Amino acid sequence: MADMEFTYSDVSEHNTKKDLYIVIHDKVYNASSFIDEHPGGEEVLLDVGGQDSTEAFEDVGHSDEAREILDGLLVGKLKRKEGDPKPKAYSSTSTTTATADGATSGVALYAVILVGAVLAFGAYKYMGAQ
Ligand code: HEM
Repeated sequence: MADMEFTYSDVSEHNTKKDLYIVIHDKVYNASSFIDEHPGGEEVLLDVGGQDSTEAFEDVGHSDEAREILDGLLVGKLKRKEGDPKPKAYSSTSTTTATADGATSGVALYAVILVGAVLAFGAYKYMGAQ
């Protein structure tokens, strides 16, 4: 059953509480059996029913336990067709990019300070030799 492939329009037909498919990381999950137990409430799951909820799911920072539950709800994978909405950017990716940028400018700042120190030391030595 988990080998089944769904197109985006197949998934979008399952958007009611009793029949609720959601897409996370291009996999299709049937959340209807879990919706009443969801600690985050049924409203949020209904909101993303029949859609790609990767971003919403990752934004919450769900635990490993939540991911295990998710594995049990797997019904298949998403088959993307041309014109389908693109997978949404995962917040973790953008955070990583931001951190990388920060790290780069940090290193650049270090380099500037280091070069300055070397020059100052060189000038000091030069003056001492005179
Ligand atoms: C079928 C998919 C999902 C499963 C299996 C799931 C499972 C869980 C579990 C087990 C928790 C408890 C905390 C944890 O272990 O991380 C949780 C909390 C939560 N979930 Fe989900 N979740 C799903 C989808 C979503 C989506 C799509 C959203 C948002 C649109 C969402 C929003 C939340 C929120 C806000 C909490 C925090 C509740 C609180 O601590 O008060 N969940 N979820």
